[in-house]
Amino acid sequence: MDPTFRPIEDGVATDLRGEMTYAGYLQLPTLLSAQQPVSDHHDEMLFIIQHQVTELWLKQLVHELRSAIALLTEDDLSPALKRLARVKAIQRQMFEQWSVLETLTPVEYVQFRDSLGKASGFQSPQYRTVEFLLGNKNPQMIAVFAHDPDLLAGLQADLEAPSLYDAFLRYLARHGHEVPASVLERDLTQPYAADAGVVEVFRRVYADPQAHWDAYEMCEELVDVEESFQLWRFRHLKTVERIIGFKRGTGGSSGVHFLQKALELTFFPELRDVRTHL
Ligand code: HEM
Ligand SMILES: N[C@@H](CC(=O)c1ccccc1NC=O)C(=O)O
Repeated sequence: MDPTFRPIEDGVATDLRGEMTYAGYLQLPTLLSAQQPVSDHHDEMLFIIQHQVTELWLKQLVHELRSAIALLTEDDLSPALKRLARVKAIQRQMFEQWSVLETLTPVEYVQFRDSLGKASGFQSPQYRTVEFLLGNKNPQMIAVFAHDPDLLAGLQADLEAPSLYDAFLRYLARHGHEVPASVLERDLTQPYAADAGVVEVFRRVYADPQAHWDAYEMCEELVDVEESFQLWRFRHLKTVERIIGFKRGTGGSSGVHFLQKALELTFFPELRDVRTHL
């Protein structure tokens, strides 16, 4: 075969009138017309694409996490684990993607930063949804959505609903583990508070994995998801630091210092604490 030419094959469909096509199925005209720079700076396109790719992956994360919560609620643990395996693979894409935006230098970014106004990733509804679904509940975080009643209502609903962690703790309670009632009946809109009784539940699971393989497997899956989430936060922080240093954020926060505090958060505190007791 000629190494510089591949002929089309006879069977290749070329008359696509009235047929489902690649561009039609994927709604490419819509997708590819959504990049509208507000400045005329060359590098703003990268900034937009990086955010949009992240938002697409966040959409898939929301889809998988909602499903994982529903499956756990129905005691269907194996498919829930499968969902989380996919969540982890997506998270890897998301945190490795930072290397692309890191090619944006501070000199380039300052040239269009002012055009962004008060816009900030802090106002990403899907990011906040993922945080709530994983269990980082904080009612203060929805204030920035007050301008959009539909968004606000959606986030309020996720704030009030059981997170993945709540769903897992309820699953454990239904399967004979002594999860304290105070944990099962907690106010779901408030930050989760670590509980010694839950540490003890996990201590027993980890003391005999064979006897509690379902719970053991889910625990380790959650630890993986948490670690991947922290890697995303950390790489965001380092990207921000190298691009804007210690400037305040467009969203009004102190910037890097504010992002640093998120690295101290944990979704599943007892899964961290149990390790000290093994
Ligand atoms: C030049 C690149 C970037 C810079 C300088 C930057 C800077 C910042 C800063 C300073 C904050 C704190 C809030 C504020 O006051 O604005 C923030 C928050 C945030 N950014 Fe970025 N960011 C960048 C890229 C991205 C990208 C690509 C995403 C992906 C969607 C993203 C998502 C977020 C999210 C979700 C938050 C909220 C984090 C939290 O609540 O802990 N950022 N960013
Ligand atoms: N907070 C960033 C601006 C920023 O990164 C941003 C602006 C508009 C839309 C998304 C953004 N991404 C993440 O915060 C800054 O302070 O420069």
